[in-house]
Amino acid sequence: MKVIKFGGSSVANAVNIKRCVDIIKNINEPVIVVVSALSGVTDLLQLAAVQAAAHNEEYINQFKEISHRHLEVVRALIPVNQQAGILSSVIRDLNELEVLLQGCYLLRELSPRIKDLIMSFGERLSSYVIAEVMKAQGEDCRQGYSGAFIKTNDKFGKAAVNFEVTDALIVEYFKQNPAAITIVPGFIAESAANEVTTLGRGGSDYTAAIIAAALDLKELEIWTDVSGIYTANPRVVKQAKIIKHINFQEAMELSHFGAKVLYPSALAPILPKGISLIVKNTFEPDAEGSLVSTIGSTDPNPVRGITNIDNLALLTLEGPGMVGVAGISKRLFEVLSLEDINVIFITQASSEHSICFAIIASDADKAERVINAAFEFEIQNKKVKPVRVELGMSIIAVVGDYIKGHQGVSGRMFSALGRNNINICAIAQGASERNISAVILEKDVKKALNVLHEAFFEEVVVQLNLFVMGIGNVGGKFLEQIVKQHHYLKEHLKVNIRVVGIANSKLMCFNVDGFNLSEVKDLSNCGVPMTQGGFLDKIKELNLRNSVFVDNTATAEVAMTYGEYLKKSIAVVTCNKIACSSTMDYYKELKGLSKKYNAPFLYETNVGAGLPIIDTIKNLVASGDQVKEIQAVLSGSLNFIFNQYNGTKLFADVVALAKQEGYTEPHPLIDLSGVDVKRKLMILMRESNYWVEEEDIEVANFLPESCMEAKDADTFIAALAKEESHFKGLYDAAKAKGACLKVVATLKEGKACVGLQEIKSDHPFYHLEGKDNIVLFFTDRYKEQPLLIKGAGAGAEVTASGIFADVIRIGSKLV
Ligand SMILES: NC(=O)C1=CN([C@@H]2O[C@H](COP(=O)(O)OP(=O)(O)OC[C@H]3O[C@@H](n4cnc5c(N)ncnc54)[C@H](OP(=O)(O)O)[C@@H]3O)[C@@H](O)[C@H]2O)C=CC1
Ligand SMILES: N[C@@H](CC=O)C(=O)O
Repeated sequence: MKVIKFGGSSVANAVNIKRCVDIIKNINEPVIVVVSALSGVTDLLQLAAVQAAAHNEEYINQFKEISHRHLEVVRALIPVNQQAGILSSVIRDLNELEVLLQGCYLLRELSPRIKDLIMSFGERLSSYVIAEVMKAQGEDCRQGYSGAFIKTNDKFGKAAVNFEVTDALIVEYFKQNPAAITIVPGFIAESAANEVTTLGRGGSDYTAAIIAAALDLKELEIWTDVSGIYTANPRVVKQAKIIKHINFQEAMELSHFGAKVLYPSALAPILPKGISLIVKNTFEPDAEGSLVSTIGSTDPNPVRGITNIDNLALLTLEGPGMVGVAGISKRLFEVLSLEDINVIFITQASSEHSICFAIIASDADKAERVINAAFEFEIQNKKVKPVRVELGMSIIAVVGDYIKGHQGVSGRMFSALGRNNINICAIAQGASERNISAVILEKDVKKALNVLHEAFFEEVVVQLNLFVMGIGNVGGKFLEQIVKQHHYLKEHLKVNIRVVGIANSKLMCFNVDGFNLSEVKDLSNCGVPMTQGGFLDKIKELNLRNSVFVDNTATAEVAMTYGEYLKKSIAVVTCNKIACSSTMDYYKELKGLSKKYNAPFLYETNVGAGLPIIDTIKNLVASGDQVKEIQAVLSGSLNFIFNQYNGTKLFADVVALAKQEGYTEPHPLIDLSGVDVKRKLMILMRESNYWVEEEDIEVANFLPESCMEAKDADTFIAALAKEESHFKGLYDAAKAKGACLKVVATLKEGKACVGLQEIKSDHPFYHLEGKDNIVLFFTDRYKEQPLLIKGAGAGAEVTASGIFADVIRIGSKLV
């Protein structure tokens, strides 16, 4: 013998009922099938009853809808020649329902007793119709009536079962009425006086559990519209997976905390009997489903699932008059209980100064009123403050039997939430330690569930959500490298990079599922007009975990927005040097925000493109070393230009070539005026703990005055062409001394300067080729022989790889 139950969605219409019929026909043993009402019918009945009692004729529309739904199923599933009798039975029941509703309408009244009777029609009709469909297909099927064997008290609306009587009646009923298939309405029972009662929310699960327990069966199957109990709500967490095996306590916690697959009370009858529960999907009958048993899973992960309850209010009662005073909580919770307000979550500070609890938001006004009335005396005497009500709250909870005795679960939970800027308003962990719950803002729930799911179930692959601003020379290469390395990173570093936002100076595009980067070269297909505020607002609105803002522009406008990202715990990676070389205050502020909001701020490419220069200083400084002196060639483009220029072609043409190769700034004046090198030297000094502003660095300009005002790259190059003799003169003078030209950045004895120097052949910089950079650090530890870093210091490819390395650094820290 087997008991199975189909929920409302499984029997929603003719197509779905046919699936159920096929499932039932495949069972090779006697089966009791408990059915819910057709999906939505219980709500329609409730609405019709309430409208009728309010003398609102609208109830007739609900009635018509209910009638139509059932008659339609009969017409679709019963052969025409057998329909007449069945239709007239259904119509007889519907007439009875109509009379009841008319009665409510005329009397303007709806007693709990009549309401139960009205509500029972959903399951009464569905069980009748399904039984007739089975019979019409030649099955040995009968319709059972649960009111005949489930006996309750007369608390209409949520009646309590009399198990002593019920258990015996069930055994007797099925002995006396054997059939291969018995279709039983869920949710309905009867009082001792044989009046219809109902079993409350989840009543059909409960009916099935009561029958399975009374018959001492081994297992109970619940068929629904999902393939089992998920590790988190799959509509919110795309990576959620089916929990194959879970124990009852865990399932109870998960279902109490919002996993809508099961109702906790439904599990109660089968629990003491050790009956297993299998959750199956009507729409994917071959899927394994979830097994809920007393033993539970042997999975070493202490967390079994993550769940949430929304639409809550958090109330806080606090004040000095609560400390050490017995009876405050009794008075508080008594007044709530008298008003039938369910308290979902409680936490009290050990100082006893405050009690904080969560209730359904719709009860908040009532709760506020009654609590303030109950503590009126204390409030007037300033011993207690009026209760504080915060709306828009949710509870998230991690659940698992082995959380108890497993160190680090709450640490992992709260650090994952904190890292993603999710504010925790209250925390509770029951003594059972099976559940750690936190109250958060409802707007953060989606992010929180995903973050926690990643932390507990997808540790192996961390997802980074990138928002990339600037897709020019460097930004374009960066996107190409992501495409190329995506698979490798996922496989080997367990980091999944998704680009969710892309912008240039004119347009911005977003795709919450991540762009197919090979298709987004041209933003005009997907973009909306770009504004800095709009870009930031969209990122905030998406509120995705592990968000990273990547700046590949060269503008101050973008550099000045970093603080807003960091404040939202969004990491910032930038190759734009303007932020770190602006005022010392801004530089410090960004560092402070990064620390405060736990949001990485990385800019390795600000000096030496892809060379590990900034990271090296950070390590020197962190290990207690001190940078005393710096000698460096920090401009890739200038090194390239002075290496290439030999007086045979125009200096302006060589600069144009450097630009074309992607070595210069978008406006090469920034390189040739020494500004770029000054910025880099400032950044090196700041990283070495020097307090330095722009005016502290002396720049010896080698450009003629006529080139300094050029507004863009083209006019600048044209201006250079007119000054060829100036550059030829510089070159010839150096050559005459057996020297070459290099723009050198120096820090010595606290004095910093940048300038064009004639470098002799015995100097380590003399042979610096192509677009290379070189940095010599003289430190306390590297006194005579400096620490030397050398290599390509400009170019889109190497710069993009440096940005990529910063992004990976963020991902690797999260893995
Ligand atoms: N080249 C190199 O070797 C190195 C470069 N860098 C840095 O890389 C950065 C980028 O250089 P590069 O790629 O050559 O520059 P590009 O001019 O080629 O690209 C700049 C990108 O930024 C976009 N952009 C400009 N202004 C804005 C704005 N206000 N808002 C949004 N997007 C904007 C541009 O859009 P649009 O096309 O619409 O104008 C373009 O997509 C610079 O800061 C540079 O210092 C750092 C190290 C080495
Ligand atoms: N324009 C820069 C590029 C790197 O920062 C340079 O020439 O070094």
